Amino acid sequence: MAADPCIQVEHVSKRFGKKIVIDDVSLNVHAGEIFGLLGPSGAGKTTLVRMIAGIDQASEGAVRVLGADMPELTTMKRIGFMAQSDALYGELTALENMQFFASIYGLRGKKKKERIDDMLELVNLADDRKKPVHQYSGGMKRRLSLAIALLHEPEVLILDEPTVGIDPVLRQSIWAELKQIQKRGTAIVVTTHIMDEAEKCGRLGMIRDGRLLAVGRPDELKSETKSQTLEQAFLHFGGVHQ
Ligand SMILES: Nc1ncnc2c1ncn2[C@@H]1O[C@H](COP(=O)(O)OP(=O)(O)OP(=O)(O)O)[C@@H](O)[C@H]1O
Repeated sequence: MAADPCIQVEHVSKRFGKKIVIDDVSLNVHAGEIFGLLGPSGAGKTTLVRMIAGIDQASEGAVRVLGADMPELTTMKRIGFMAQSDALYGELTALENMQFFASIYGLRGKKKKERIDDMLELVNLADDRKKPVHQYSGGMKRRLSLAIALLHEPEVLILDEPTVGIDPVLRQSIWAELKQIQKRGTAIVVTTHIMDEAEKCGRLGMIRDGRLLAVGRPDELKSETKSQTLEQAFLHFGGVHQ
């Protein structure tokens, strides 16, 4: 029998006032899977991943992560979350930011130093680690946020548009690392509106106006709609027939 999914979203809706932002969404993500949430701006991707990360609560339905009903504090520590807006301390250097978050995650001593060094290397910030973060560019802040989300080797990794403002070369190396992390059995959710990135995901959820239009492997979604590209498939599922 297959193991339980790491992430279970069951009939989840989210309302802000009278506005329904997520409308009856259900999906599962398994260990060792990269699940992409693809959709235009305002589709509800951030709202959905914030509920999975336990930062927001669903108005209806259930979100379960690693067997726990979210939000749940102990489970949140097993999740790496990279938000769209960077939660960094501008006055501190990159290294000090890393040290701060590493301590919160419970990393100590040699392990802490090793993880910080490795992650700074991964995101190509080792040479800038002593610069205060307020002097960083937008792309550098994104890279630092990613390094922080990966610090404690979380079992579930949630990345909200991780490669915005990151150049194509580094984007490739970040995707290569995500594939490595996936191989270790981590469940990864990544939001994007970049079709090229969506192609790299094992499965995709296409989301628009808070509704999940379709879920499947990129090749399945294309063949099901007789589309050459994911963009065409998306339009098809969204009811636009060319
Ligand atoms: N706290 C809030 N209060 C009211 N409305 C909100 C709140 N957060 C999000 N929304 C609304 O929910 C909708 C979905 O927003 P969300 O940020 O989840 O979309 P998104 O797909 O992540 O978009 P983007 O790619 O631009 O980040 C938008 O219409 C947004 O205005």
